[in-house]
Amino acid sequence: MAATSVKIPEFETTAVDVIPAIASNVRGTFRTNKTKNVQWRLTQLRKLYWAIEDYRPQLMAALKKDLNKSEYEAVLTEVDWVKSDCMFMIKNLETFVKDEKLAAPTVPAHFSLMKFRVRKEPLGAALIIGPYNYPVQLTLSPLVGAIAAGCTAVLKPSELTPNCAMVMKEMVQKRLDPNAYAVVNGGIPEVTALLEEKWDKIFFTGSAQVGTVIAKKAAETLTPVCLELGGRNPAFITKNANLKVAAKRLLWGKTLNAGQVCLSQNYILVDIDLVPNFIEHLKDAYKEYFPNGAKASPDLGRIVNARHFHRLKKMLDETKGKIVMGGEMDESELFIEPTAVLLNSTNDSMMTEESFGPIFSIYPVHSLDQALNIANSVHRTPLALYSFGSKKENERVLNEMTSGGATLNDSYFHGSVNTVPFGGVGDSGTGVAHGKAAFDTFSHTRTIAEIPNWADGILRARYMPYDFKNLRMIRALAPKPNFDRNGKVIKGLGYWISLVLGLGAKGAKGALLRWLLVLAGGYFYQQRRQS
Ligand SMILES: NC(=O)c1ccc[n+]([C@@H]2O[C@H](COP(=O)([O-])OP(=O)(O)OC[C@H]3O[C@@H](n4cnc5c(N)ncnc54)[C@H](O)[C@@H]3O)[C@@H](O)[C@H]2O)c1
Ligand SMILES: CC1=C(/C=C/C(C)=C/C=C/C(C)=C/C=C/C=C(C)/C=C/C=C(C)/C=C/C=C(\C)C=O)C(C)(C)CCC1
Repeated sequence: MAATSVKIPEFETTAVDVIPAIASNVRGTFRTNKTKNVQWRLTQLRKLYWAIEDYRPQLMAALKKDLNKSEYEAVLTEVDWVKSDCMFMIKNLETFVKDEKLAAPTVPAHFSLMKFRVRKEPLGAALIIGPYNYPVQLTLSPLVGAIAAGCTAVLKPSELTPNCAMVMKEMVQKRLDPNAYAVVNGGIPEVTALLEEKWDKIFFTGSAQVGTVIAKKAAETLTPVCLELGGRNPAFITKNANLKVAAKRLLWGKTLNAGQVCLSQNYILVDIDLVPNFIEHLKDAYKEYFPNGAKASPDLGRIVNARHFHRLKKMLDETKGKIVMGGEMDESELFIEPTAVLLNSTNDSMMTEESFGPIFSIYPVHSLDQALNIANSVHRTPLALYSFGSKKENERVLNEMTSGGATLNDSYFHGSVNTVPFGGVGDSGTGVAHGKAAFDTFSHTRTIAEIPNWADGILRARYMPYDFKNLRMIRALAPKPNFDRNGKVIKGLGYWISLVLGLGAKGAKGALLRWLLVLAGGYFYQQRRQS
């Protein structure tokens, strides 16, 4: 269906004075306990799946209007992404919700007859606040996690993508249980009103600046938060990289959604001798992606609005570097060409600010040491990093710099698979999303111990009047250290006995297998000698 033939209602903010009632309603519904029923959750997830499928034309049209997102990307990274999230949860939920029995070594051997288990419980009523770049995916994927966990939720989509916000509002209200799930539309005043309410979990995706506002407000009521924030993500290219592959893959990272991807690289640290070659490969990849130029491509999205267009333009205007690829802009279309800037200083707008658009920089380095020093000083805890080098160099990058996630020899593959854990570290975020992690994020891990009546015999030691004989017995059960005060392992008699008995194996099964092999070897040796 053509995007223009789909009718989407005008954006309307939710009246601030009805927000307390909306919040109170979903809190009340949680207290009825109906969302704890796993079949009820599965029904909601199935309804959400079909809602997304049935609202596909509206969602696609809204993504086109809001971000000029191509049909291809709208399907791959938004609509089908969330449907696939639903399917994953529907298939696995009954496994995820099962109580987990606790045994040794978590439960000490002397308590092995007590029943310990971990039960996954819904946290309660959740508030989910979404950003503009993946308005459907990043609002509805957390909802899948919330429903699966048994939470009720209020969604607050980004007001910068008003068409998506309106479609999601209608879709959720019409298709899901309206007492359990609601959508509030608006911006700062509406979020402010929502934050005045008591939530059991706040799931926020957006900038670190707004994330700080959310975390501060949540702290007042000790509300747990999951913050999915941004970062100035580095890429490393060493002499051992395949330059053609690196250029092609990194340029892809800045073309998907016109580079408005939290994970995309901000800057690339390239071995100085490779820079001219790398730029040539970037240009080749550009020609491959956009044979008629980027502006004419039906695949490349646009910048979300004039404010973000000017933010990106300012970064380019202020740089002291040289544009080596791209550089064209057209405000009337909110078009910015994928652009690479060669820097001569790390103190440059193109390095110190998060691009969150199709522009990125290249900085020549003399060594991996220098590259790691720079990256750690630009942003110590980015959301992602990318390393294109030998196995050893890639391992070194992982060891000497942290990040929320990382991909070796590619752009954000670790964030392109919707079932693997995804999240930031430090100021790029806290908490994990995607796949089972989304279920865990909205769940409380509740440990339950069940103690039989007969156990009082064993538990005698805890009751008054205390008897030191019992304390000595309890202390005798405590494991003894096999290390000295300097942290060195003591290779005493016990160590040698277990080494000999285990034939060097750590586990009992391995030891048994090795002994069997030794015995079998001995037997066959003996047989051959006799024959
Ligand atoms: N880690 C991730 O998964 C992820 C994903 C997408 C985007 N991001 C980050 O998000 C940022 C871009 O998205 P954005 O511009 O939509 O983010 P944003 O922080 O401006 O807005 C996110 C949400 O917060 C609300 N908001 C904005 N200002 C507010 C305020 N002062 N008080 C309360 N609420 C407020 C908005 O209405 C919106 O719903 C980038 O920094 C990007 O890296 C991170
Ligand atoms: C098609 C045929 C086959 C199979 C082909 C295969 C397996 C193709 C694989 C394609 C890949 C790897 C696609 C990659 C997609 C990338 C995506 C979806 C990226 C998503 C990024 C997102 C959502 C970013 C999110 C950003 C966030 C969270 C922050 O802002 C064969 C080979 C099986 C048979 C022939 C036909």
